[in-house]
Amino acid sequence: MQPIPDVNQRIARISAHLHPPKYQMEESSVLRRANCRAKGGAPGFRVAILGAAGGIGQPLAMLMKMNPLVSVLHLYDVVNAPGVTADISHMDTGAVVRGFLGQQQLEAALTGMDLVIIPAGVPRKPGMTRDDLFKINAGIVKTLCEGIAKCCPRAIVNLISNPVNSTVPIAAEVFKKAGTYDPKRLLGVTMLDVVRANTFVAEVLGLDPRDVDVPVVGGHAGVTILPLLSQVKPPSSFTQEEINYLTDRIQNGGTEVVEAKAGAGSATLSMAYAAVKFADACLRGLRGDAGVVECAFVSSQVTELPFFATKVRLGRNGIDEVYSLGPLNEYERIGLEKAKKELAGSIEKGVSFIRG
Ligand SMILES: NC(=O)C1=CN([C@@H]2O[C@H](COP(=O)(O)OP(=O)(O)OC[C@H]3O[C@@H](n4cnc5c(N)ncnc54)[C@H](O)[C@@H]3O)[C@@H](O)[C@H]2O)C=CC1
Ligand SMILES: O=C([O-])CC(=O)C(=O)O
Repeated sequence: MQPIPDVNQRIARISAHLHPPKYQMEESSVLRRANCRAKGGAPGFRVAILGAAGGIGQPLAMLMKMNPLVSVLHLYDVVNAPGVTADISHMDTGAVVRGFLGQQQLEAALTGMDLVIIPAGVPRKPGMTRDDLFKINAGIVKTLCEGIAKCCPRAIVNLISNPVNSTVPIAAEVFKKAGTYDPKRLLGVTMLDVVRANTFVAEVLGLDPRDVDVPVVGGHAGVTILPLLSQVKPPSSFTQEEINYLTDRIQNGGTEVVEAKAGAGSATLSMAYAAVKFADACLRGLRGDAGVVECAFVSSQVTELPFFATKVRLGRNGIDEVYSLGPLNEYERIGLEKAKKELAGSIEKGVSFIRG
């Protein structure tokens, strides 16, 4: 039987809209309607991932698509964004997914966003420090933050790209230059250090890691990663041997993964997990939930340094409160001095990259 011509035309029209040419990712009116229906009117936040096609970006995009607090998910990268977007967009969860490829689409990717997560940049190979990534990643973070200042200056920024100890000061300087800097809205992601610390401490204590809470302060590289084992919850005591083992393993967790991957990159899956845990905390804060507390590398007056990682309370405007360090034992006080010395140089390096 011949199909009714009228219906055929409609199918052809819809099909052209639903299957746009490969790299044309603009939204057609049909897709827009479909997107609105997919949302079901559910309230939620608009989240962009910059570097969404990378080792961290892909699983991070997948996990954010599963987050019920997200209504719109923008995936931006300089390569492969269309493929990742097509793939993730077929997941039958609430968030509407849109892809953006290349710098000419950066502004569209950022406009209207509540939260921007940045895992863009090169990862380490064995034998490298995080600081060795500065040369390439500093410029990437600068460009992306200029876009944020222009298109979504009120967005919360979760900065993952290494070296975090320098990229956060870079972001702050870019925002200051643009006149949009709000220290409450810029957070360096150190959640993976906490995730690792919880895991390794739980192993030693014979507990479920979900029941363990280890504050990790300072920064995100080597000796700047300072686990406060004296403040572990539930309250626990450790032998000196256990303290040495745990501190060393937490400080070198990133290197452990870099070496195991043997040239194929650094932590991606555990990082995506940690990034989603942290982003979810930021979104719950934005929603107005009470008592949302996580560690992050932020603008701080806890020490004499302008940036430092401690526990922070997250709220409707980003950071509501930066917590002090609490009582430290002698071992931790020595660790703190070492951490501050290295951090000071890394922060200065980031600031001078922008100020010149
Ligand atoms: N804060 C933390 O705890 C952690 C940070 N990292 C850091 O995260 C970063 C990303 O790591 P991976 O995902 O493993 O690397 P990757 O190389 O797999 O992915 C990076 C992605 O960034 C994209 N990219 C490069 N330049 C860009 C630009 N100008 N704009 C947008 N996207 C751009 C690349 O195309 C790529 O898709 C690295 O700097 C790594 O050191 C990694 C693990 C933990
Ligand atoms: O070690 C790296 O280069 C990646 C990273 O920051 C981590 O895994 O903590």
